[in-house]
Amino acid sequence: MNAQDVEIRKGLAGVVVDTTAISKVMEESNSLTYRGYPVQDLAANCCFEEVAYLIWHGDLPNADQLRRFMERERAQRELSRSMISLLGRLPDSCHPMDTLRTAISALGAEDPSSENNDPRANLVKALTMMAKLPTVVAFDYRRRRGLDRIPPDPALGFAENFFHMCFGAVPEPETVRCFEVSLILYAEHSFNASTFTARVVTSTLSDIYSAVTAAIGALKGSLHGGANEAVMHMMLEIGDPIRAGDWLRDALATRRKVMGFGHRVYKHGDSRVPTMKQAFLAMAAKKHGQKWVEMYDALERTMIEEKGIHPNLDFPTGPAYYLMGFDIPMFTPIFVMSRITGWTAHIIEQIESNSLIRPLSAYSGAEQRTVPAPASRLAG
Ligand SMILES: CC(=O)SCCNC(=O)CCNC(=O)[C@H](O)C(C)(C)COP(=O)(O)OP(=O)(O)OC[C@H]1O[C@@H](n2cnc3c(N)ncnc32)[C@H](O)[C@@H]1OP(=O)(O)O
Ligand SMILES: O=C([O-])CC(=O)C(=O)O
Repeated sequence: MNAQDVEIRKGLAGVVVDTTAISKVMEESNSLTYRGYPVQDLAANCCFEEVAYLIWHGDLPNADQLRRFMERERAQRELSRSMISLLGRLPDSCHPMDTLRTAISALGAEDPSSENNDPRANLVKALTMMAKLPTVVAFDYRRRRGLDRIPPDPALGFAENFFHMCFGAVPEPETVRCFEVSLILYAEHSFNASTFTARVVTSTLSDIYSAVTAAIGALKGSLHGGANEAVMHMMLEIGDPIRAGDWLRDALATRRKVMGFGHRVYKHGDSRVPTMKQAFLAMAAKKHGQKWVEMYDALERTMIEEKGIHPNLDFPTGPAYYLMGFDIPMFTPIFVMSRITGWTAHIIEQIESNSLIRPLSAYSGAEQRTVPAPASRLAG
């Protein structure tokens, strides 16, 4: 098949490749549901653990189901000694996303049932990964700062425990709430690039750890999850909200990509941004973060005026995580702590109705030709 004979949909834009029952992204109404529930309602009424349960099991848990789910999550948080030793030997120059990628790969190597793709076995592994990822991120953060590891506290919920393991303290409720809202909003988003990567790996009948390892690699890039870090680097480069409008116009004039804006599916605003912005504003008011709020508003206003392009979820999470006190290279790893739920739900869904994912390509290279004889090919 030659390039001139077919319509190419670069980046698979607009191509529907399969069905999913996990989430529905509705571009026409700027809305998003997980298993039928509007994401803003989940963010207002649930903790992250309830949303993880929903994504995996299809329904919100009752009190007993939630209690047992939380007990299992809390019991799985600790890392093996060999894992701590392995991660502790990684060079400081590697990005924390490399640490996570290595950790999940090593977790797969440690698990004798890694090849068992039964849905119940994979749900156990998914919960294990969800429980251990924050421990890895916090350990990596403290190690890079020369600080001792703080073990997980089984008395604390998922969000609070992460702050405890990073900073040795749990902050005020607005901050924990803002963090929890970000986890709920990041959890799942249909066939985004990293989830699709996980489904491609799964479609070959590979194992869940291999699929998640690959998904981490896909999320790391700045056109996808890496944008939340890039947003904060951009805001620090701008420095002062007064400069934001001119900075943005200059960036557009030189065709620079403005991080945290635009989306492959949403062309009139990301369904999750209003909820995240509200949580960011509530926390910023407590943390004297007015400068970042003003810069946020100036960039948003100018980008809509100049290009009609709206912020995506990585735009409010960047300054929100910064105000929470996290180092910038931890922002995308935090995204992983949440998206592990969506990825693994898709891996299980893919296995249940599998077909090898293998699209076609149209050839655009040299015309067919004859291999020259060695004497003429290698002469001179
Ligand atoms: C959680 C997430 O992963 S959300 C996405 C996070 N990524 C980012 O924030 C990175 C910045 N954004 C982008 O690069 C893009 O908007 C993407 C990759 C997210 C979506 O890209 P696409 O759907 O391929 O949109 P596409 O690149 O075709 O954009 C259409 C037009 O808008 C422009 N555009 C889109 N986003 C931006 C942006 N952030 N800054 C400047 N221009 C932009 C494009 O340059 C293009 O202009 P042109 O027609 O003059 O060439
Ligand atoms: O859907 C996408 O392409 C990217 C995104 O917003 C996400 O993964 O949350």
